[in-house]
Amino acid sequence: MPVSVLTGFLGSGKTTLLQALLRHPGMARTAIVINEFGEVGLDHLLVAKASENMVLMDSGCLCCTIRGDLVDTLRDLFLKRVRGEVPDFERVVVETTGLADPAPIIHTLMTDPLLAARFRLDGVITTVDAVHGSSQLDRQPESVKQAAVADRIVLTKTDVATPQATLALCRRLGTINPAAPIIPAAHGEVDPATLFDAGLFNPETKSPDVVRWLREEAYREAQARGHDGHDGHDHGHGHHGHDHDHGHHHHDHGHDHEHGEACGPDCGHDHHHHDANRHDDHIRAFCMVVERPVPWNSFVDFMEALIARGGDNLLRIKGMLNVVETDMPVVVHGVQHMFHPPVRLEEWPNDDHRTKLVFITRDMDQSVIEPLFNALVWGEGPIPDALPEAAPKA
Ligand SMILES: Nc1nc2c(ncn2[C@@H]2O[C@H](COP(=O)(O)OP(=O)(O)OP(=O)(O)O)[C@@H](O)[C@H]2O)c(=O)[nH]1
Repeated sequence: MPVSVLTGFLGSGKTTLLQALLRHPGMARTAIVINEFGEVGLDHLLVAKASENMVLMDSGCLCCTIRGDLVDTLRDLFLKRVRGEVPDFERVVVETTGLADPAPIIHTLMTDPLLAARFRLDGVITTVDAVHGSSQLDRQPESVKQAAVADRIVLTKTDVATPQATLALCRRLGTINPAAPIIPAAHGEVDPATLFDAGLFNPETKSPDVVRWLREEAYREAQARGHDGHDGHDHGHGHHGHDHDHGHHHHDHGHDHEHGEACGPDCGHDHHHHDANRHDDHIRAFCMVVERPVPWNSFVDFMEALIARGGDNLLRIKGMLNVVETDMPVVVHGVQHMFHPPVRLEEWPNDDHRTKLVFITRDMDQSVIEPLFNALVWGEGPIPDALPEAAPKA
């Protein structure tokens, strides 16, 4: 059963989004887990009455109490469904508190044996406030992390933000997380279909759709923009022009915006001198392509070494591998130091059988990860003891 994690900074519109979502017929068979008493009208919830603890976890910050609570809550929910005590549901959304680091929640979903047998992480949905998002990204490292690990970014309060601010924020988010579609939503109005089924499996066919999921071209485009000296804040095309799944994003319109009032400190243009400590200047998103088939055990050595050296600075990794041991592609993905078990697919999605790995990191450049890969996978060069941290982007 797919589980989506809904995260986003305090007041960024998670509850509003949930309330609007729950009015959609498409959400009828969705269970919601909330970790605090919020404003969601519980009457709308199909699966629970307010008294049933299965949807409300009011024991404090989800991030701190998560492991036991989330495991118990989801297990109870599942058992009640099996016993027919709650309406049948086919999807779960877990809302986190605004200050929570989403990583422990995602780890729990990925690694708890009880949960892993019944639930799979479909994706991380992050709300970003179009009005306050820029200043939150400036000041709150958690908000950068929430955007960086997202599979879908919902841009809230677009009804009250200026188009210029919205555009600038979209550019910034496109640099932090090139692959996540940015879905504008005023008052939470968004088609649920654009948010869910972000995982590896195509909802229609149930077969893996690794190209849609990996979106490595988005990373490549972001890198190309960075190399152009635009640092990802392009003046033309947004972060992609061919998003296959959803959404046409505000930032896909190529126009130079007028300077002056339209061009604030967040606009990302090169002529502004950013504070070197801006949190998102520490975020890197890139794609590594490997031509030769990779021995699986060496790849595991590389990942272990990377996790040991990179630690919290690895935010999100996804990959499709061509491994020596099988002709079929192997898919891996992880959030920080936790990895889903690898999945072997039945076929390649296209003729390109090269290994592709996409990374979102903090202060770790491709130029430091590649030597580690080359040393451990190909035995080329020394194994670095530590990975030097990159300087923030200028
Ligand atoms: N104008 C406008 N207001 C919004 C929108 N989304 C949320 N708000 C308002 O912003 C405030 C915070 O929204 P919530 O949905 O409570 O945000 P939250 O992320 O659940 O907040 P926490 O649970 O405190 O983290 C509320 O007053 C909402 O009415 C929107 O798209 N447009």
